[in-house]
Amino acid sequence: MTRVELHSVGKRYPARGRSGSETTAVDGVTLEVASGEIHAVIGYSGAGKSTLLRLVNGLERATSGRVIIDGEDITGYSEGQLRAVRSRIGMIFQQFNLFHSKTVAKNVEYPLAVSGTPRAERAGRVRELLEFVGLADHADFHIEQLSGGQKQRVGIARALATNPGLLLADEATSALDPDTSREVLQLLSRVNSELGITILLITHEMDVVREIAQRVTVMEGGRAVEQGEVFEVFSNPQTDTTRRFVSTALPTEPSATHLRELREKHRGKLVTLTFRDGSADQPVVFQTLADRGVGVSIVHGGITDVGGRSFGKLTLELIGEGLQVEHAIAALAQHAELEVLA
Ligand SMILES: Nc1ncnc2c1ncn2[C@@H]1O[C@H](COP(=O)(O)OP(=O)(O)OP(=O)(O)O)[C@@H](O)[C@H]1O
Repeated sequence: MTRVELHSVGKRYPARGRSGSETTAVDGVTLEVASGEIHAVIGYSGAGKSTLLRLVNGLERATSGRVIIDGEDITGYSEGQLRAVRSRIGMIFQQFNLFHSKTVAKNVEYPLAVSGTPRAERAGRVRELLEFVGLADHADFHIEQLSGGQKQRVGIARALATNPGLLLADEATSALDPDTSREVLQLLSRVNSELGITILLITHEMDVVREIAQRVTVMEGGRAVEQGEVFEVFSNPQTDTTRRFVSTALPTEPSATHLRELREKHRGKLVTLTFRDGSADQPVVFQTLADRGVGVSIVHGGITDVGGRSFGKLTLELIGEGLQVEHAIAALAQHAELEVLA
């Protein structure tokens, strides 16, 4: 298990050509990945995620701030010292980066050979790794005979070969279809829970974060704009960037256009209730409406799982006499976070 700390880390790239200007890829990011946690960094293209990951394994050098791995400040390390650090860190990639001319077993064996593991020990370790990722019967296959999901399993087995304490995942499921992506994410969860390996992953997909991460950092323009437990960050987004990610995967309020369409179909009062991990009790909400003789239909939204906790927004149409509905709204507001849609 490995702990990662970034303290005000920055990475500037010098200008290219005479007319070019300097690029600040990472701009003063402070981030702590606790030992044994799965931490996701989410951001749109160009936010600085890949650069951040490469700063952690020393493939890029910070131009400001400090990078600390297990209490060891690696910021000023020589290339030789960084190689030793990298040997304790596994990495997987969106495009898998496997050797196509080698078999599955040879791909997994490669880092063992490079690290000087005696030949006699390698076969057993390769078998163990392939069993862990569910590919024991594919040892002699060539890479081109595998599906995308199987290729990423090989990538994971290879990354685990030298027993790293930290796994870096660079858009590991972005090239996969949703079902395969979920299987690979489940495998990564097992890497974390059964082998105790800390995982730092970067992604532009909200579902990836929601499914496996405990903590998340949202990046924009090289900066960490939000950070915290997945549930806290996504159930209460503070920036437009986070709100945009949330709207791709979690139930939201209807957009302005959708609200106009809803208005045409529904004549009653429209309200949105937010359910935040037990903060509002659905039976109480519906009972409150029934007690006041107010009819209800759900017109938009849903309840879902975020970081293992429930979160949702339901837009309801309340049907009844004007005053009756007003009283029901006042009563509901006692039990739930409620917004009357204008
Ligand atoms: N070697 C480099 N030289 C100059 N600029 C770079 C270099 N690497 C990255 N950049 C710039 O730094 C910024 C952040 O890039 P980075 O690849 O880290 O973002 P990202 O969030 O990973 O995006 P993507 O998912 O598209 O790779 C971009 O503006 C990019 O053009």
